[in-house]
Amino acid sequence: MSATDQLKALRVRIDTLDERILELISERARCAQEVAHVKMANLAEGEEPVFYRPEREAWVLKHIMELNKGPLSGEEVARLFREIMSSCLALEQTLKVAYLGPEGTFTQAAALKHFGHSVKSLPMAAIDEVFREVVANAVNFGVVPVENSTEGAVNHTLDSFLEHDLLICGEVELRIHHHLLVGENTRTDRITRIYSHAQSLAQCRKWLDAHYPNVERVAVPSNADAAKRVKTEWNSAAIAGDMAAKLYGLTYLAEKIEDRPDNSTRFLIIGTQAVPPTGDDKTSIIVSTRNKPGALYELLKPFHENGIDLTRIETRPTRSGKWTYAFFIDLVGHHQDPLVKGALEKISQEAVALKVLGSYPKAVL
Ligand SMILES: O=C(O)C(=O)C[C@]1(C(=O)O)C=C[C@@H](O)C=C1
Repeated sequence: MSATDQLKALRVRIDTLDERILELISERARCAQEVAHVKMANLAEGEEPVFYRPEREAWVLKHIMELNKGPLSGEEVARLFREIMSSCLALEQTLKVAYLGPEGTFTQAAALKHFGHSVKSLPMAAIDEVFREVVANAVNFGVVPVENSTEGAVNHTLDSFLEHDLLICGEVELRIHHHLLVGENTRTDRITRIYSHAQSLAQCRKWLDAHYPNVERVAVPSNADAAKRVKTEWNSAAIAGDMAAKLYGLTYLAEKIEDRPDNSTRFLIIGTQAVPPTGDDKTSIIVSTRNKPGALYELLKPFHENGIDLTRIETRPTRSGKWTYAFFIDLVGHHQDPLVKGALEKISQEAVALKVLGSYPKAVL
């Protein structure tokens, strides 16, 4: 058989498979519509239906990854199913998700990675604004950065948890690749200024010292903001990610210029919905102690005694009193798990204040 005939035959097979896939996707979508009807028909008086179920979504994605035998990678098939579920959920309800904008930021990329592309994503000018939109019920969820593997905690986010009463409903991790970008009319031999967010400039410090030691580095509110500026400036470049590059049609002068190849940022999904256990969860708490020797040791003891893994601990000064600190702690497990529950009960007896910010499924993708 000639190559042309082979291709023709393979494409006929692909067409037939696509038709079957379409049929199955449509059947799945109709099932999701029925799920919505069942949810609506079984509400107690005054109860609002809960369409978005993060614990179920985490299970579906993990199940698919476990079943997958290739040749596509587990992550690749999970991404496809992420989008299918996103479309199915949109038939039940279009979620509104606020994120730290403007359009093209890594936070928007994180929001779409977590919820898929069938949500309405709304850019906010500041982290506090994302919190306020969720508190005001203007959106269903918010997405904010919380820690970077190179630069550490995002203090604005931690402080916002001290001010607002919101729950954490999920987490997303994103590999962060920074690129040096320019507009089409840029004179690349005449770059006198490089714009980016302060954290991104810090994440590319060594690369900048080696390649552009004498060029002014200008911190702007976001990478997307940097990308927007250089579109029309002939003597400046921006450090930003792929989304911003695409959005503003910029040219790549250098790719992946972050100093650490494993540079990643963790984002949190904030909302008002408590998430049931999945068996593979994390819990975030804020706790403050009395200012006495050994206070932190005493505080952490119940976790050790109950064999609970702590994945992160961050300290922030509280605004309520001089030299009073709040500890942000992430641990493995759900607050309803007996061992976690027991440890938290012991801690709340000792601590000045303890607040469970939420239990949520560990990031699948
Ligand atoms: O299982 C549900 O509760 C659904 O609404 C269905 C479905 C899905 O498409 O699988 C859709 C949205 C939810 O977030 C979780 C799962």
